[in-house]
Amino acid sequence: MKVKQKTVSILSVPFDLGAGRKGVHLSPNAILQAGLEQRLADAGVSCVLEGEVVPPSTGKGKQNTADNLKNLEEVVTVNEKLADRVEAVVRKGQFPLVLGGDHSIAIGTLSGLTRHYKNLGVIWFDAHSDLNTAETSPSGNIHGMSLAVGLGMGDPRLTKIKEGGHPIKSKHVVIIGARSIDEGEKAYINDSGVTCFTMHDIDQMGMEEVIAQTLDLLRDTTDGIHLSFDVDSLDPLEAPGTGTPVKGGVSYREAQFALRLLHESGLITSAEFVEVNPTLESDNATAEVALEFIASLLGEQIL
Ligand SMILES: NC(=[NH2+])NCCC[C@H](N)C(=O)O
Ligand SMILES: [Mn+2]
Ligand SMILES: [Mn+2]
Repeated sequence: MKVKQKTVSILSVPFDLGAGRKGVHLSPNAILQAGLEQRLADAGVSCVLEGEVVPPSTGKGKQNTADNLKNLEEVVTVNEKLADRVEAVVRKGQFPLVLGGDHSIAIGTLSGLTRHYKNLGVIWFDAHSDLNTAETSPSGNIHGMSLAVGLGMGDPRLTKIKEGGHPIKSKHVVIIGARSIDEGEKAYINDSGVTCFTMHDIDQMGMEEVIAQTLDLLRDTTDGIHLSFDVDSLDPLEAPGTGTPVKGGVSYREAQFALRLLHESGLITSAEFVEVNPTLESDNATAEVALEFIASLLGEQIL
């Protein structure tokens, strides 16, 4: 089935202060330089480069750890800007494709989206669940808290970015690929209604069934579905350039399959690809993998 596609608006967010390791800010350029525009053009996808959401430079490396929220001010500033940019793209009727950056930027993406969508569905590919708050976080790194903020939990300085947007309901959130979940996150998942397909579930059910059940959950109850793709969902053997790798992840083929199925569903209305860190590898391999997946999600065909 060929669905008439919207124009894809690419927003770069070269931000790394939500993560514990430096370098993930180089990712948007690494993905663009790997040939993203040409690849999409070849696949018949029209896209526009929206440029960068420029992060504040102050505090770089300062790591203010007050309240177990490292670099809070910078995270708030970049996400406020990103939320406005994403909102503007959606209002133009275009498909926002956000290139992170560390995963804290999902706070801004989700905020912008929920100003438009009344019942946003979220598919969160990740080795982690990013459901910590300052109280439960073992690290104070805000990239481990972004899904919690999206669900309205956590420090008010973060959750206020979502004010004015429609709340995301926990039953509309599906995590796929998780294998490193902190104690506080486990407790939340177990009584919140968030769906979490762990690596064990993927082993048992197969990716096709995982995606089928995900779409069944979201198809009739949401008015838009955002894909938030953390490359650490992948097995580090195939995507080593990421700051918090966890072994035993989603294989390249499983992820390709998932993204093609998501494309075929015609239900995905926005996406972000985060946590590629080009400084942790010598050959840009992980940025290239991200590029492959973006192309598949947006409709590139083998034949
Ligand atoms: N987006 C990510 N890579 N998050 C990693 C989070 C790791 C850990 N759970 C923490 O909160 O510190
Ligand atoms: Mn993540
Ligand atoms: Mn992760």
